[in-house]
Amino acid sequence: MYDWLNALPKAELHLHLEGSLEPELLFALAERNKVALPWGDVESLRKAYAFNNLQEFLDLYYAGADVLRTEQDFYDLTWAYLEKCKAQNVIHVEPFFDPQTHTDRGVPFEVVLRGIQGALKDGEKQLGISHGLILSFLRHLSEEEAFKTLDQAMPFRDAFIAVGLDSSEVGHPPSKFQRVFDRARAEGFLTVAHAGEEGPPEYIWEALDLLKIERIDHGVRAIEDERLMQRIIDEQIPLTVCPLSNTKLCVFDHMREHNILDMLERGVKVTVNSDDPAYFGGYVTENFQALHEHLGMTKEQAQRLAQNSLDARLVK
Ligand SMILES: Nc1ncnc2[nH]cnc12
Ligand SMILES: [Zn+2]
Repeated sequence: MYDWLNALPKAELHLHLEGSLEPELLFALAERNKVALPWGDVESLRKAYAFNNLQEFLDLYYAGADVLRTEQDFYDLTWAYLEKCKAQNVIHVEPFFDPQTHTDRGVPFEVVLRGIQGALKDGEKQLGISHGLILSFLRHLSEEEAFKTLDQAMPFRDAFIAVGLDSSEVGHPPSKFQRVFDRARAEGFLTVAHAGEEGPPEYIWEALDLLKIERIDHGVRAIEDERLMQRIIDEQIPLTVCPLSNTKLCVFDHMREHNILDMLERGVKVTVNSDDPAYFGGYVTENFQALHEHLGMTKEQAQRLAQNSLDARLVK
C-alpha cells in the first residue's frame, strides 16, 4: 500500500518550512554557522521529540530554527523539503514560513524570503513542483508586530499567495488579528488560519467570519459543533488536516481515534498534510500510510483525499 499511496499525485497545503528541518541538516547548519547546540548529537535531539501538547513542540521548533541564519540556509531547508516532495509525488506545495521567528533573531526578512523563493523557483524548473507561498503570523505575538511584518512583506507582495496564522492557539483567538487580516485582504492576499487544533470551535467560527479564510488549518475540533460542521460541508470549506501531528501533540490519544475519515464520509473537504514532518515522524505519504494502518483507509478514500488536496489549492 505504501508504494501505491506514494505514487498518488497530491498537493501539500499545510507544511511549515521550519518544521521540515531534519536533525541532520540542523546539525550541519549549526556547524556551518558556528551555533552552539544544547543537544550533543542527532540521536539525543531526536529523543527530545516527545511532546504532550502544542506548546512543548513549539518551544523545540523555535529553538531548532535558531540555526537558520543565511539565505543559503533557507535555500537548503526548502530544497531538502522539495526533494522529499518529488520522491512522494507531491506535485504542488503551499508552504508556510514564520518571518517573525527569524526577524526577531536579527535575520532580515529579505534574507529569509530570497532563500525560500530561490529554492521554490528552482523546484518548479528542475522538479516540476508548482507552489504558492504563505506568510504566517505568530499569534502569541502582538497585533502591532503582525502589522510590522505585513509592512515588511509589502515590497515583495508578489512572492505570496496568502497570509496565515499559527503558533500557540489557546488564548490567542483569530479576533486578535482581525484588523491585520483586513489590511492583508485589502492588499490582495488570500487568508488561511490554524483554528480548532487545540482551540475550541468558536475559534473556527471567528476565523471564517472575521478573518474570512479560504481554508481551515487543522479544524479537527469542528466535529464538536454540529452547526459548524453543516456550514463547512455546505460551503465545502477545505480542512488541511495533519494526522501524525495531531497524535504527536496529543490532540488525539491514538491514530485509531482520529476523525479525518468520519469527516470525509460526512462530505467535509478534508486533506492530508504533514505539518512539521521532521518533528512528527513523516511526510505526506507516511500520513496517508498511518490512516491506512490504523483507520483502515481504503484506496478509494485515499484517492478522494488526494483529489481534495488538488481541488483545495489556492494557486490554480
Ligand atoms: N501544528 C502547529 N500549530 C500551530 N503552530 C505551528 N507552527 C508549526 N506547527 C504548528
Ligand atoms: Zn501547522
